[in-house]
Amino acid sequence: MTLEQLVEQIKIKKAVLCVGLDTDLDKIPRHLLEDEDPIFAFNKAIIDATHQYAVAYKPNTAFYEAYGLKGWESLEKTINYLNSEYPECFTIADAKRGDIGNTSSRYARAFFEDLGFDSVTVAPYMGKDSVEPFLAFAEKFTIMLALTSNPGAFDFQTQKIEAEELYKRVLKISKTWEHSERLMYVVGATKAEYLAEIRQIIPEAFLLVPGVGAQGGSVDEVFKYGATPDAGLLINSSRGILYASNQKDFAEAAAAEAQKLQSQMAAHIEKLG
Ligand SMILES: O=c1ccn([C@@H]2O[C@H](COP(=O)(O)O)[C@@H](O)[C@H]2O)c(=O)[nH]1
Repeated sequence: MTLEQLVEQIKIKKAVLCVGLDTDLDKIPRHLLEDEDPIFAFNKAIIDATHQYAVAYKPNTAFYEAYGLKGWESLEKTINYLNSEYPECFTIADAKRGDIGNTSSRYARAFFEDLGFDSVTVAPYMGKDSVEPFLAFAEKFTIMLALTSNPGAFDFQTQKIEAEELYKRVLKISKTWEHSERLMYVVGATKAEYLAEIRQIIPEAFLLVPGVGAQGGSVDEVFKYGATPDAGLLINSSRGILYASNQKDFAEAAAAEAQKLQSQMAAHIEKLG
């Protein structure tokens, strides 16, 4: 998917909602456990129920890797379902990869070529050569961790090196890399007050913003400090949508939560531009 197509979808759906597919067999409705592939059955129902309110889906690979080969098959079925039934939705493999260049190139192939995701999350800690192999893919996006939503973000990311916070260095230096137009960044919704400064450094880049819902971040604050004229945001909620109900009405309950977020987003999107 191109950036222009993503921006178009945001306008059509009046939403920047990303539904996080953190599918946990301990939390899904019990009746689905009788299905041959409960994870895929759950994901399919959630996607069918929420796609009109969402522009993106983000399976976090940990929730699939935890179930071994079967989990990886469920991930593959999920991305294939999204790509065939809802190609207008942007897809994110939340895998937080990154290694020496030779190894990163295999990760990039796995997520972009084999699985067919539009984007993958990458940790910047190993530097330019660990990210470059992801950036080499045209019409694919590399979403680099900048300022994450968890409390541990303050351990390293906000520490200063020569009077500048590490996450700001990550933003400034990565902007100079070849194909930096294929970069997006993760900034937690729980750190919305940092967004105004972040926008001074990267005024146009798309941000993946997890941390609304279960982690308590605010959609209004994220828009206030982080929106660009095109919105420039993908705001993720996983548990708040997926586990709105653990009964047979789980998909309807998920849709209601997604719709609530979408209407909050629509009010902001109408004022942009
Ligand atoms: O800074 C980050 C980076 C990634 N995440 C991931 O997003 C979802 C959030 O799930 P919720 O249930 O909506 O809290 C999850 O997959 C995280 O691993 C993040 O939260 N913060």
